[in-house]
Amino acid sequence: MVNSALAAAPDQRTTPDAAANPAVLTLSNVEVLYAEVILALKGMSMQVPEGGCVALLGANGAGKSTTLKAISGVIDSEDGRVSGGTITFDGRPIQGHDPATVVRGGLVHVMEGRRVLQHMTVEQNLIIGGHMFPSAQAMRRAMDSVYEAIPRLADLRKRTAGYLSGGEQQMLVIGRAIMAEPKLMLIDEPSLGLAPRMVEEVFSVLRHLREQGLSLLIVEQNTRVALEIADYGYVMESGRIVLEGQAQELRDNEDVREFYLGLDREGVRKSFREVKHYKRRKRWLG
Ligand SMILES: Nc1ncnc2c1ncn2[C@@H]1O[C@H](COP(=O)(O)OP(=O)(O)OP(=O)(O)O)[C@@H](O)[C@H]1O
Repeated sequence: MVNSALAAAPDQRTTPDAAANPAVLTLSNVEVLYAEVILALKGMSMQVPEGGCVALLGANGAGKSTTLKAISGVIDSEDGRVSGGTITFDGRPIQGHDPATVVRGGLVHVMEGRRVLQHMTVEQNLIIGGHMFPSAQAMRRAMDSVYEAIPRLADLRKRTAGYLSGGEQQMLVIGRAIMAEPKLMLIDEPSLGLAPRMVEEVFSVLRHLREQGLSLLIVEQNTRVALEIADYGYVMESGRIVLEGQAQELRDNEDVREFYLGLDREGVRKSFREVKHYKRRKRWLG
């Protein structure tokens, strides 16, 4: 069982909350090559249980975004490819599939950077997300359920997307993604550059979607908020998982607290300089 301990070595790892739901997403020994020379993922294995929320953490350049891109298939457009291992979503292998097929299968990827269509209204942005619906009524129903899940978007529906605040744009890209009625959402750095109040609001939207049954894989630099919403977390370093465990265990883990949360043993926030010094030591990464 995972609950028992944080795993230190790949062969000792277990699945997140194995006693609960089966995995909706499984990565087994996945390798990714960029430009046929840069090995960015070096045997990446992880799972997201159905209806679960998993956080993928790690320093800059660890390979978190690459992992999401490999899963959704957009890696191809960045001169990268999955060169080894398997990615299984909803019981089927999806590695090498094109992004549109993956979305149709029920997996959406909200990329870093809030790519809204700047000159279009909120509603037009949502319509783009719902282009696959067979009828206008079906699309209208999906849009209404987006407005129900994210009421702020309903208030902003006629506004031009480019003039929305960062948090509102983040909610819009989440709304556009759920127009596809996904089973699993991959989301990259939803808190990036947002004021703390907006971060809370965006995460409460994600929490609500989760309660509605959406499975989530969240990449975050903001480890504190990520481990508050997630049940399980993985920590990456240099293209591999180096630590994993229940979110509560990771929150309580001294190394994670110091390395990522910048807190000392008494829970007092350390200075950035001290944390940087600690990062250099990297004692738990051996
Ligand atoms: N298109 C690309 N071509 C070549 N190398 C890339 C490409 N994208 C990423 N890399 C490299 O792959 C490695 C992993 O990068 P990735 O962006 O996945 O890390 P990350 O953990 O998401 O970091 P960040 O938080 O900075 O986005 C890095 O060494 C990076 O330089």
